[in-house]
Amino acid sequence: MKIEQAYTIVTSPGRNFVTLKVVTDEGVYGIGDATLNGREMAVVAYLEEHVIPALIGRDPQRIEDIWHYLYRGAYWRRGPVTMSAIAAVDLALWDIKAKLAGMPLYQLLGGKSRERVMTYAHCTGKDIDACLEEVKAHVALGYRAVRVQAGIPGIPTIYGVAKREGERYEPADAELPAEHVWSTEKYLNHVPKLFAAVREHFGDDLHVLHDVHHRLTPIEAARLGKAVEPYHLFWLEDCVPAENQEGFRLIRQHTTTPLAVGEVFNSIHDYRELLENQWIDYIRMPLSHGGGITHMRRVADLAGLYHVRTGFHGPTDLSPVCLGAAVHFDTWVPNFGIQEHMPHTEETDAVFPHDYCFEDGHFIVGEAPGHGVDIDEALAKQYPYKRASLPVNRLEDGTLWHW
Ligand SMILES: O=C(O)C(=O)C[C@H](O)[C@H](O)CO
Ligand SMILES: [Mg+2]
Repeated sequence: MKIEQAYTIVTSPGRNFVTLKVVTDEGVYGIGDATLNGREMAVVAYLEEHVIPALIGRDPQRIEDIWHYLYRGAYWRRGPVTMSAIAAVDLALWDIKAKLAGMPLYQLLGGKSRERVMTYAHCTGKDIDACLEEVKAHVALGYRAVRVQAGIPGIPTIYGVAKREGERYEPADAELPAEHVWSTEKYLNHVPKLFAAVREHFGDDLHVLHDVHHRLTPIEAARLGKAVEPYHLFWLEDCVPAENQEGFRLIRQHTTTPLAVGEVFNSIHDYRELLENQWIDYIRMPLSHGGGITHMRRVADLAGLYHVRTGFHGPTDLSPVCLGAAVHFDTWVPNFGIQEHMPHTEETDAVFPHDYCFEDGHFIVGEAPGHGVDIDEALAKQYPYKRASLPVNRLEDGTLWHW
């Protein structure tokens, strides 16, 4: 069997997605998610110029060899563009292999470790009361876990909260980066009140998560972690920019609040120090940015040595292809923690028909051979690409900060 054709499909049903389709000379095909929010066309160029020409003629069953050909063979290793391109190939090849085996992907990985996959919902609001309304609505839908993000008095635009009430939240909302303003002090003084309100209204059993989104220094993150201990969060996510893995040592020394990190990571090397020192509790790197299934299952195994569990990134800027493969991985992986769930639009789900389903706060994996997600190429053509950039953040004095 040989790879006869491979090509990218760029479509924008409400937001930009990039899909790689790999077709074999026996007609079986697989698809992978190559979406990198705000950098979509960089991954397309990398795939079309440097990856696809080298794939043609190769045996698609040699997943491991192709992975290393694209990783070690690139010379310029790692990075979000390279690893997203490798991930897209890897997801497509695992899709093909499972189809050839006539089994759903989770079976090929090792079978079910659980019947269904617990998710967490995004509950956001312009203020605490609005956020509590969203928590109430999502608890009624059966969610056991909610990520809460609310507006901060004195800060005009905040991560995770739509600009206008009732609108879907999409951060890549302008052709060139929108400029947001940030105040750590206003945030640190206000956000503990959000968790106090959630616990007061919804009790102790609901899992409560929060995304700091890279904006604190280690000592500020330590202050926040200590301040929220009475509310026993499920996790504080991305509390500091994580290039400095050593920064987590200081946070860990001060607080028992669990820490999640890694949606901007793209390799096992980004995690090694954090895991070996047990400075974190959940790994967030998604299949589509972290080199695919071949790489992520090694990361999950390393994490498992240190009692660390998975908590895959899963906003709407990862396509249903990545989410579908993630539900198979989540169903199999022994050290599963939780799966982020930000529902795609109906338009998106129509472009990407899939067999995973959602009920009572959980995903249920499908039984179709492969990862169970396809792409309607004719429909995809109706949604042309339009450049969209993630925002930048500035402190109140104008300093360019972390978004
Ligand atoms: O879903 C999350 O936890 C995020 O932090 C979402 C990110 O802002 C988003 O994926 C950036 O494209
Ligand atoms: Mg996040």
